Amino acid sequence: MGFVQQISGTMPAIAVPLTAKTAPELIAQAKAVCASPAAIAEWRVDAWPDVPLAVGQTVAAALHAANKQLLLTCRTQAQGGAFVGAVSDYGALYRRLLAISPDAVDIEAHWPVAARKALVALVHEAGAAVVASAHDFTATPTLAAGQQQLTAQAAWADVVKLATMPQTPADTLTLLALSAWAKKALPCPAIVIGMGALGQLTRVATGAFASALTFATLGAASAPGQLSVQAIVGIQEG
Ligand SMILES: O=C1C[C@@](O)(C(=O)O)C[C@@H](O)[C@@H]1O
Repeated sequence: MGFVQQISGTMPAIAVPLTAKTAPELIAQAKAVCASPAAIAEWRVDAWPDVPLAVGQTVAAALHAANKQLLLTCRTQAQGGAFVGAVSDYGALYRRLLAISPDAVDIEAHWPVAARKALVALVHEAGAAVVASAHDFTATPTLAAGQQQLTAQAAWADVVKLATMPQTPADTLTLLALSAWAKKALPCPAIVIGMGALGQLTRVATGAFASALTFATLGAASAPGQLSVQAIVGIQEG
């Protein structure tokens, strides 16, 4: 099953972040995903950008042998991650790691169009899906602005993602409304996430308000407000 199909079910697919900075820890995190009900591992390569390729290959092989999907994400500092560098460095990291055959690659939407297009082409040539992502730690757009933003991202990606840090309950309701709109209006799956305690409703929402994917932990979290895989499964299974 391809990545897009994997996250197109009625329930949000569960993705667990891999955040380790050493080979034994990283491989242990991957194995924990293999033994869990999560369908996807999101490898946050910004945590360890000079990871040896052989380690990446071991991680990918373990996940694929267990029928889990691998989403590769290099999150920049401005978007809540650890990566500092030019778009050429960001692209070089992905170019190197495409050799491990990820199922999907996260590309931040803010990059200049030409650089972004080149990266999208590279990811598609490697047979992986593109997740267009955007994060805002201070503000949540209005519903109309969020719709515009996701529509623009959907024009160049296979999956769209918006994560914001709600400052008020109304912000969380806007994200839920955006998620419900995206399900009906967009041609591709949409991941819509509220970070922090106020956003947790978006991580557990099912049915009409469900995000295509929800990030949950087996230990280390990669963003504020993430719940455990066990908690999400409990809610999804009722
Ligand atoms: O984009 C996201 C969403 C996220 O920030 C969250 O809030 O769960 C976690 C990140 O690892 C991931 O890349």
